[in-house]
Amino acid sequence: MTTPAPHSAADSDALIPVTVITGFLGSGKTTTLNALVHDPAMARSLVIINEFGEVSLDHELVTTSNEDLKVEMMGGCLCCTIRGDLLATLRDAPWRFSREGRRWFDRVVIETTGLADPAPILHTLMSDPTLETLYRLDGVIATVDAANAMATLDSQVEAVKQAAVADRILLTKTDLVDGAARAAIEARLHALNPAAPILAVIQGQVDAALLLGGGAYDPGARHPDVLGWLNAEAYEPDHEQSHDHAHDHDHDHDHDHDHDHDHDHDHGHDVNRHGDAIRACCLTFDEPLDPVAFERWIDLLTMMKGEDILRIKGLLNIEGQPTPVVVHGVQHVFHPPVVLDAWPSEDRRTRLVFITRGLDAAALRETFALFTQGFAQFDAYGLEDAGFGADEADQDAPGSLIAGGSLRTGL
Ligand SMILES: Nc1nc2c(ncn2[C@@H]2O[C@H](COP(=O)(O)OP(=O)(O)OP(=O)(O)O)[C@@H](O)[C@H]2O)c(=O)[nH]1
Repeated sequence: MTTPAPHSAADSDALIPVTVITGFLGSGKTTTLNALVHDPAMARSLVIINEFGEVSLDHELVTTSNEDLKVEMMGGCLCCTIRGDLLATLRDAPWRFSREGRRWFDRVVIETTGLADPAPILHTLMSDPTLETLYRLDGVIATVDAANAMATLDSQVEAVKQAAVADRILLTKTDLVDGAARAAIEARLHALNPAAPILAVIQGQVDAALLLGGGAYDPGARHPDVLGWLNAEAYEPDHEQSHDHAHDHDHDHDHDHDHDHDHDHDHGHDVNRHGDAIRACCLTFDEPLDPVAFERWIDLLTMMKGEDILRIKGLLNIEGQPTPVVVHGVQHVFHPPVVLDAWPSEDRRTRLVFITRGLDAAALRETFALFTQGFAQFDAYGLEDAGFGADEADQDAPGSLIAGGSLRTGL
């Protein structure tokens, strides 16, 4: 496994941003996309629409100002059967959609099918060596139907994942619900994904500027808002670091499928532990991290629990490195780490946001402690003890050490 040096901010300047629009069946993706593509900010967008079935309709409904910049991908779902087609389409696009050496598009927007699991799609975008040199993930937008979301989130794990990994959530059809219903769904979505702003949208009407450039950290941006991207404050504090925290958020309060519950956070309700088994937490570390220990930890974590790690975002303070390093991962795969020119604020702590299925902050921290205390202690027993049983190891994991980049090289 080669581990090229991390990207610098300048390297990423030329990469084409990719926005993924996901959302459950009928939640308003096509309606939103159709409105978005007429926004001048989207004028030079290549729009890729994925639909199930041989007869597709969505692409007929989306009319862009440049119909030559529309690709329909039918006959399967991007997250499974036609993932390879997406790869090929994206690899070829800069040449296929260009004339006399000039590319026609500056951005890609992908509308997934309603049943798509977004994680494998993000994984594809981030792990292919060719795509990595052409594109960067700009953000994930999830449409959530205000009228149906409670029932959908109860029964459809894909819908939960879509909302959990999103950088922006568009709450559609708010014209169909009253204030109380809207507040309840907003609370549930906030619990599932504390960092994502929730924007109410009726008939797809939303300012494209609110959706573009705000998701995955853009190292090429003139004023990269890394703190906004990480939004670490939106997560519950890391309990091991917060002994003075007034009340316990980490109790075993299982509210699976209980929608009558009160989302009042003052009642010890763990807003980041959701009945849908998706959890969000932010680990903070006061001391600089040993890059070798950190990398091995992440490597093992993603190998063994990659399927359960929907997203990781981090701003790292690495030993011997004067400025912070940004990391961004989906399942088994990490974007090459990016070294920033300066710390964005006085806060020099490492902050690592995890969105996982079933892993909590304590278990994550415990495994990290095993690495920092010395690898000799890290045996199968210790691993199991911390909630990472070897029997659950993902045999298909690529076994990469932060694929595409290493904290140990170049830092
Ligand atoms: N009342 C109301 N209806 C909406 C709104 N947004 C979308 N719709 C309607 O909801 C239905 C589904 O919208 P689509 O945009 O096709 O949803 P989709 O997510 O693309 O659906 P799939 O392609 O089946 O996954 C359509 O009839 C839309 O007109 C809204 O804000 N309010």
